[in-house]
Amino acid sequence: MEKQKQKSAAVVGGGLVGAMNTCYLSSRGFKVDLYEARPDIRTMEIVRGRSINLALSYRGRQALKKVGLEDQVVQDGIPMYARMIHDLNGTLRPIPYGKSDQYIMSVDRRKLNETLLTAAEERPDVTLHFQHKLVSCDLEKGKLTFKMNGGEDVHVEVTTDLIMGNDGAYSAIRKHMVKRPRFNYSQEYIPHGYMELTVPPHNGEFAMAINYLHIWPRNEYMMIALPNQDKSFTLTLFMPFDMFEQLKTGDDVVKFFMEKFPDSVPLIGEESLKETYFRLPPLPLVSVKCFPYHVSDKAVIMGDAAHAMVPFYGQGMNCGFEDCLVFDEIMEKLDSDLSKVLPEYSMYRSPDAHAINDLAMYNYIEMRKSVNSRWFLMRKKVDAFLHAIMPRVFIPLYTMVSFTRIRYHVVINKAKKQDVLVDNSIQALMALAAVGGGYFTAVAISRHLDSIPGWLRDSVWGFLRGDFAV
Ligand SMILES: Cc1cc2nc3c(=O)[nH]c(=O)nc-3n(C[C@H](O)[C@H](O)[C@H](O)COP(=O)(O)OP(=O)(O)OC[C@H]3O[C@@H](n4cnc5c(N)ncnc54)[C@H](O)[C@@H]3O)c2cc1C
Ligand SMILES: COc1ccc2c(c1)CN(c1nc(C(=O)N(C)c3cc(Cl)c(F)cc3C(=O)O)c(Cl)s1)C2
Repeated sequence: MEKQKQKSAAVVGGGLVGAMNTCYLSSRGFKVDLYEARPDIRTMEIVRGRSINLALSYRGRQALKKVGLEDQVVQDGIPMYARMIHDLNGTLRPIPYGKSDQYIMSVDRRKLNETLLTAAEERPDVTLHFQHKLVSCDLEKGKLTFKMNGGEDVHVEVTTDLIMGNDGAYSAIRKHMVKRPRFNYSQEYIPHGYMELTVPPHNGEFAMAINYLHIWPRNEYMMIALPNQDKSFTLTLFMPFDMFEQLKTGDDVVKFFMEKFPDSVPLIGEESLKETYFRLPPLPLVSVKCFPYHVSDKAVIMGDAAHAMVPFYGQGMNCGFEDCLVFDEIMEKLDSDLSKVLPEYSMYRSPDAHAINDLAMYNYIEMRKSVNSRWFLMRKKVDAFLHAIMPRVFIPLYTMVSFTRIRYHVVINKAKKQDVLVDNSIQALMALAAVGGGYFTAVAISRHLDSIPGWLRDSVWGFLRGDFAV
């Protein structure tokens, strides 16, 4: 049988998903050219104090595993076994993600991107082109035009069998898709922006508990912190833009933090807080949904280009990495026939991408509306209790999202059914307790309570007593 001519692929965007897809497409026998608008980040000097990290969970790890990179990425990361909730009064409350083998990883974004780019570059028939910015394309013909970003006014025209659009939330490839008939598109900027701050090491050591995702939930705004390999923490402050704008002087900022996040001020340092706060403006958060993700057998978009989402589930990168894995699984199933693979990918992946996008937005609204420390604590404890007493019937939503590959849209359907069960269970328990069945309820629960940790047992009693006046 004649040997099939080697297919070519042009990956547009050398971020996390583009570099990952380059590894996958090379493994499928493609000749791959990756085009990235920015210079090669591996040659750029490290910009101090801008260590940005991300939470890597199961879906992303499975995608890394299939291209042989999971172990390398995980060894560079820091495990987070629990959240650490910072109350306004400075009380710290840990809430485990699950059993000791259920943890998420804090990974350095730049190091992860570098690892993926180097892995891609080492693969056969892969060429990386930096400072190539896509400026126009003819998707039907597989034609791309890049402007060299080095300053000279030089354009490069490329023709390829497969255009892989991984150029992020403001994708140029998607912009060309949107012009086509029957292409559905929506985007939403939320009123909140985000700003990164740093907690440096104190006396050469981590200044907070290491293996935790630290959270300061304050309803209308919140802050989270993830640990870095260099023993610092990167804090991300989420707040409405008009609140950011109200803080006009260094003293305003320190006063605000002393009122709302008092324990963080000595950790960040007052001078550093003032300096960092005014160094860069808060950045916007956008949610993008579209369908389909492909054009005939010629072009497909993945990652933020296809489904940018607000970060309130820590799933954007994990979802983008899972896109690569799902696409490869469909390539395997349909023998790399792009005329079948691309439409199948759009049909199969869109309900899941839309589901996690909606879930992240829902969690943003929930956390902004009613999540302070007590609420956050109560909800996670009820989840843990119900999972403990009926592990196969009740799986917490965040567990299905971050610790399984249950399809995102199936997660939402299961969670809706479970919420009904949770509401009914709580009402039944309250009714039993209310009609004097407290004794029998107590006996029934105490039999189960032995199987759950002390802190949870106390809180269940507290919950049943109605302690949670949230
Ligand atoms: C505050 C915040 C916190 C987050 N936390 C998490 C988290 O904890 N866990 C998680 O999983 N996700 C998280 N995310 C989401 C995650 O950052 C994104 O989902 C992920 O970076 C998407 O990767 P990507 O490769 O699709 O896009 P990008 O990382 O944006 O990469 C796109 C690349 O394309 C290039 N490009 C753009 N336009 C062109 C062009 N015209 N020509 C050539 N190249 C181009 C860009 O230079 C860039 O390198 C967070 C996001 C934010 C904003
Ligand atoms: C680098 O910037 C960022 C920004 C936001 C996030 C991350 C990294 C990582 N994030 C994760 N979220 C979950 C989760 O499922 N939920 C419901 C949570 C949602 C919020 Cl907003 C939160 F603060 C805690 C939890 C929690 O449960 O710990 C994980 Cl599990 S990891 C959010």
